[in-house]
Amino acid sequence: MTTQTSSNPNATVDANSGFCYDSRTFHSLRPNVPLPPPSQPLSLTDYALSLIPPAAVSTGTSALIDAATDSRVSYSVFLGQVKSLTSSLQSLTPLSKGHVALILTPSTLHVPVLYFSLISLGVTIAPVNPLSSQSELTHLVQLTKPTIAFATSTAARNIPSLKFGTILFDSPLFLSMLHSNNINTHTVQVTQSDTAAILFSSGTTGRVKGVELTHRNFIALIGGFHYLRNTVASNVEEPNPVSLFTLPLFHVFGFFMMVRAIAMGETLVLMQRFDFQHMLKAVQRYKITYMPVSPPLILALAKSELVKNYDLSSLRFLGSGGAPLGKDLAHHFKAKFPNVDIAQGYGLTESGGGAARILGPEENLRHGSVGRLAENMEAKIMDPVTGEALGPGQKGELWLRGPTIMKGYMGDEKATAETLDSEGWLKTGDLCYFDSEGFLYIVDRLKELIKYKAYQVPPAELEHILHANPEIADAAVVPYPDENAGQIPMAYIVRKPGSNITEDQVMEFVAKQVSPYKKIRRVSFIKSIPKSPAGKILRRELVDYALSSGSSKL
Ligand SMILES: CC(C)(COP(=O)(O)OP(=O)(O)OC[C@H]1O[C@@H](n2cnc3c(N)ncnc32)[C@H](O)[C@@H]1OP(=O)(O)O)[C@@H](O)C(=O)NCCC(=O)NCCSC(=O)/C=C/c1ccc(O)cc1
Repeated sequence: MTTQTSSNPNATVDANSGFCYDSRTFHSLRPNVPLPPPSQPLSLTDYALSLIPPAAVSTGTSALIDAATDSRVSYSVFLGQVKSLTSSLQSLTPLSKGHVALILTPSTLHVPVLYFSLISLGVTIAPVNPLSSQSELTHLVQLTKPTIAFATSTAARNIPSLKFGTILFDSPLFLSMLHSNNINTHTVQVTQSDTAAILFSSGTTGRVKGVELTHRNFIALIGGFHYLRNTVASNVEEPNPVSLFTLPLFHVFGFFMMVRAIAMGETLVLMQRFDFQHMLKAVQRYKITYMPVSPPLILALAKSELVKNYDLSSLRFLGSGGAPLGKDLAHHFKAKFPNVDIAQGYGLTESGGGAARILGPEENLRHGSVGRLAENMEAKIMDPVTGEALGPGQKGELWLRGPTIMKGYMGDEKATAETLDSEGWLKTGDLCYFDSEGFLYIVDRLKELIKYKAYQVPPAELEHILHANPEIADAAVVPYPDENAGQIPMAYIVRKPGSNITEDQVMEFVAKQVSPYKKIRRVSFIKSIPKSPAGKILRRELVDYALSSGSSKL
């Protein structure tokens, strides 16, 4: 069956797959979601908070719970804290629209309040992993040029000096800003195309980059979730969803799921540091109904005997993203937890979060697919060799276009131009196909990226560090498969003549300079690194070599 598209009366779209044979583009099969006009001045904060159902405020529903301390913040207190902090930031700091604020903290109750307050003032938030090393932070500061930082005392030690200094979360100043009685906020006109957040990703190649995401990007994303929840069958059928966030709030997945949950008036339980048993305890204690997770957590649940010791019967739904979820693991999990549905989603930092997702119980049966193209999105499947746009059932690189796609990489026109073309298509670096019913499947990764526990590890960054070691002549870092973590970073090292550097010394050298998830966890020595005539490392060859653990052909 084909239908006519509204934009071009002559173009035909296959209503089952969403594929338009004329433009060779896949269209979303979701209903069109009405969004505020792009020219309307509107911040993500004002939009998200305007969606909170009044009942969440009037019934005293908890917005946030800290699983470690059992401290709770109701919706009315949360909204009061956002107002108070916004007003205090205006009166007590020199912050104004367009400034960038670096944020380093584990997930405490203050984090969502700070994000919403800064964003409402037109200040761009740049949340980073609080375990970042000094050199990682120096690089992130160079990328984002923050004027101020908000940090825990431990994380603050590594922050270079900034124009307006660092405000500590545990300082009397910050606490007084949250609970001020003197609220006097001047309205700031935020344009939807302003940058709301800089989140970090290495993209398809090279070192970490700052991804500029606008208010509009997140308004479109959250607007989509809100509209579809009220119009299409929902995965979360509970009247009062309670979610547990083991995901960090400084990456796109945790960030947008947090904003989404607040906008829906749901209860979020936060964990400052992941611990499997504490997580099980929290599910039991707070009657958690759903959790956004990455596949390593699903594996831990599927394998663990400890789950028998806890009442997990409230759990209905896991939203899986961040890394590929194997079909076997999904089946294994389902056999053990028949009442818990897993729905996969797919997105990148560069797509502001979800670009495809499973929606509703029927789609849930499609194990292996990451769902259908999100509302208001378009996609192309491009043959990596011929550059031709392909149709349903054919594999190629996924390109995405739509209102959630990033503005670009901050201060990096070259990387932006390589990733976003002049028509707004984002080249994902993922090898994918759509089936005849518009379900998307991720087949492989074309980009140079290692996913350790669903965290991005850019090989180029680790190679840069290894090259600085005086005993190393050359190095290449590749993904090595690992059951629990998905992949671990493995280094191939060419020693300098006369060097006897050991595997442990290589691992220790890198570990001192990076966040824990980026550590090299396997080392092999080699005579030379295989490269293309243009000097590009032949990573696939090295991975194959590692897997065959063959004798020294290289
Ligand atoms: C629950 C996990 C799976 C496992 O937890 P863990 O094993 O305790 O590991 P951690 O991640 O907490 O910590 C990593 C390492 O740091 C260590 N660490 C920890 N905190 C400390 C400490 N305070 N001191 C010192 N060492 C420490 C920790 O011990 C560990 O070391 P190791 O045991 O050697 O692996 C956790 O890794 C996790 O949640 N990972 C998900 C990461 C994540 O959010 N990824 C998403 C990135 S964004 C993205 O890809 C987009 C996705 C998307 C998806 C769907 C959509 O629709 C749209 C978009």
